[in-house]
Amino acid sequence: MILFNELVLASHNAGKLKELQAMLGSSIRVRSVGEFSSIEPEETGLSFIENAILKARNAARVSGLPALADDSGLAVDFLGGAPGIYSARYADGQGDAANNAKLLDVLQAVPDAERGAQFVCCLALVRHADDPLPIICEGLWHGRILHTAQGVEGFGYDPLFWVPERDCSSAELPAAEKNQISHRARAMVLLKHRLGLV
Ligand SMILES: O=c1nc[nH]c2c1ncn2[C@H]1C[C@H](O)[C@@H](COP(=O)(O)OP(=O)(O)OP(=O)(O)O)O1
Ligand SMILES: [Mg+2]
Repeated sequence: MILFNELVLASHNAGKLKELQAMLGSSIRVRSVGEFSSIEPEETGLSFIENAILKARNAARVSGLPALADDSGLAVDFLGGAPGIYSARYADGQGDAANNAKLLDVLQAVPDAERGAQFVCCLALVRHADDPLPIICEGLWHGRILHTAQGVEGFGYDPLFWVPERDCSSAELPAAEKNQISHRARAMVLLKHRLGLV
């Protein structure tokens, strides 16, 4: 079991921060890396794991605290797993609306049966910036890409992600419900077990 009572979340994404904070609850005092630095590290890794570790080390370095990073994205079967680790940069850094518009466009003629996709979340926790043994936990969430956006909750690709087990898009799920079944929720359950928090 690892003992600490304060943690920095290594994300600049408001939607993610909200979800991670809600999932961690009050068990640990949570700060955000934005309190320490507004510079976002370049995500130069070739995998979710590498990018999560890179972000966690950066946040630990600027804060002096243990750090938890989340690298996540959407892997679309028809696109061979793209946009994957490039999900946030899919429309060249123009943001969520442009990313979603581009995805709908490239999948325009693709039938439902071939629109399978997974949200992927990789959490990386480092005790300090040079931690030689980061804790890594992953979660997947299977769904399908809709033909048009639906719902206003959540962030990112949520309005395009159909959740078969709930018969709605992930942007139509109340936050509390998404936080129990999402890729991020699954990774967080594993992390809490590793930390002895549950
Ligand atoms: O639950 C989700 N619901 C909808 N979209 C999601 C979700 N989870 C990840 N995503 C999308 C958003 C972004 O396009 C990419 C993450 O990119 P990623 O680099 O990990 O995060 P980011 O740049 O937004 O913030 P940061 O790196 O500071 O944590 O996947
Ligand atoms: Mg990022």
